[in-house]
Amino acid sequence: MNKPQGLNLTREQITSLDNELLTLLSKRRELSLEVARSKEVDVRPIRDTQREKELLERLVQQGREKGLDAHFVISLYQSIIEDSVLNQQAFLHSRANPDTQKQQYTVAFLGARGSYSYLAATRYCDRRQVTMVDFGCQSFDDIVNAVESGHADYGFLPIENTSSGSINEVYDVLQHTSLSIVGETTIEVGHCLLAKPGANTAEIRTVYAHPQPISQCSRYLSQHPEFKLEYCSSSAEAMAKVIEADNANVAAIGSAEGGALYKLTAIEDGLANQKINQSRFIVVARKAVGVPTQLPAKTTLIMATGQKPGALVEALLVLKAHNLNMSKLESRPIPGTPWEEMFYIDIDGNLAHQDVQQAIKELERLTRFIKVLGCYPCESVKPTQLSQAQLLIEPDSSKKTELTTTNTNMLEAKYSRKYKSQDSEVHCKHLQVGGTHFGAFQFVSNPQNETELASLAKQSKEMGFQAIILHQSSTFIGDSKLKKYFQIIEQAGLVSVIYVEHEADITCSHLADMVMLSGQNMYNQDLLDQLGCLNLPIIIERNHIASLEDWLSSAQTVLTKGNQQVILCDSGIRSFAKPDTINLDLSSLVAVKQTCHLPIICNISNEDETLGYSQAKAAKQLQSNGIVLSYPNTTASSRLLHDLYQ
Ligand SMILES: O=C(O)C(=O)C[C@]1(C(=O)O)C=C[C@@H](O)C=C1
Repeated sequence: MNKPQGLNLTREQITSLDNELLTLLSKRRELSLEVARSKEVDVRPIRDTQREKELLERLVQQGREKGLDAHFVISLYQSIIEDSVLNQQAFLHSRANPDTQKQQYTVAFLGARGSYSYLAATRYCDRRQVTMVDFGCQSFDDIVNAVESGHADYGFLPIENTSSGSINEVYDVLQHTSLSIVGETTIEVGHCLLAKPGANTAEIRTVYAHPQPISQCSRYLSQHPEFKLEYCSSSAEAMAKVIEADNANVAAIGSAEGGALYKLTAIEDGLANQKINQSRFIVVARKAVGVPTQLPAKTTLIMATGQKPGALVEALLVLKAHNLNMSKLESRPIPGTPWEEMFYIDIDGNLAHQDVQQAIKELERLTRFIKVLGCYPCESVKPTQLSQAQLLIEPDSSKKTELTTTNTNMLEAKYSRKYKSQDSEVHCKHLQVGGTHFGAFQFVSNPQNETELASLAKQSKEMGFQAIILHQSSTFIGDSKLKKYFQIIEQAGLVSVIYVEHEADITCSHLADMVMLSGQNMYNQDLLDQLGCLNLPIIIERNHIASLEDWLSSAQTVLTKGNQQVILCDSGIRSFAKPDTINLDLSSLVAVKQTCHLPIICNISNEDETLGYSQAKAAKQLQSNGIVLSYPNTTASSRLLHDLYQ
């Protein structure tokens, strides 16, 4: 074998080639802008998927002749085309709004340099080739105030994350602002463990992080019980805390890019539960913008429907009638008016178009309040794909038959609608949950004695509850007393549910009619396996920092073991700005109802009363299958149950 040339020489050649590649990519970008200029004149849509398909097909063919793998070529060009489309969009958007154009923008964002909001803002400004002047803020309110008062031109607000869902506090801020949404941008959120140079994971004892990254990295963090978690107001603050610490036993969760600004090293990466972890930010400004018709646009509305049943559905049917796709729906309570909700709706459509305007006019007639928050270019570029035939991949007939017969079924998640399209129902005595059935559960913690339990069971029955979830460990009161407690619940005509908070509690599951696995135990594989072997309905509570995927994966474990009587229970997730606040995750509810056939109930016992009750009503409108309330809020609970059963 010939001796290879020296490593340094080969590396120099690679460096020189990379340089040429970059020059070519930059030239391609310029040509893409030239295309945008002619599309502006001809008024043609930016996106031409037919052209993209032809281009990909040709490149796959040419790549193959040069020994390059088809999938590599496709993924490379999908990125190049995404960049090209977003650049063209940014260019045409600024051309259509010349009065908003400046060389330099003051941008308000959460935290300081290095926070994810800072990274999103810099990327947005870079694409528009404008200089960004930082205006770091302590809270979402401060961001909005900075723009409203004219201290900043733009504000960046994180609105949702692929792992942890919607950011409720931002929706609340939008309810009162006079600002308009003028743009959106999505960034990859690659969480790393950032520490001082030379530190290693084994030495780390304290981890500083914002509540969102903590929620998005819950799986990694659960493998490190030795970490003491300290909440911070932004990832930038977390990094600053590490720098300020006088020892090397501290780390922060943040991006490698942000960490580099603080001279911190990423000692571990890929911490997020999900491989694809992205955050979407909205951009707010004092003046609304117009979106040229060649660009895909999104229009965001907020509205309050009437109190009558089915009002939300009636409003959504207007969108359907105008063939408008609703890409997002959120609900938040209206401060000062308990029991009422404000709905946030993203529509794929341009406010300048007739169908959107007509739909808004019709909605005005059906709603008590409606406001357009903004119309802005949609920045998600769906990658163009090639078919098998276009990829020129010979189908392997033997493998294909196998896949289409048994394997696809085996691979389909058992909780998914692809596996079972109809809603599952769980029946236990007179309690029915799922499909069109709605169940009401009373959560009772550590009753003082049998008399107290008997009285509150009687009261719960009269109020309309069908079941009591008893949070009382046998370890403290003994098996026979616990047995007596369940008998009391049964005598009151209620279904009894044992709340499994400690592993030992499961040994008493035979005493109750149903079992509820606490969110704290949602990741406990042993317990999930045991529950999967029981012939009792199981309620799986979502951990406050668990992703939707983790929650469904716990349900999958129980279903796979054989137990098909599974109910999901959302007990809320940790709030973005206030880590102590737990809120129902309504966007997950919509997602679960769409993709999963299992019943889902909502537990609002952890929430502030007004907020919780208003969210419970929204959850019912979004087809949740039951509610968990906690004793002793009797008056408010009675009123809510009455409203929910209407
Ligand atoms: O050819 C065009 O029309 C372009 O806008 C260029 C380009 C590209 O970058 O190759 C970008 C977007 C279109 O969807 C198709 C192709």
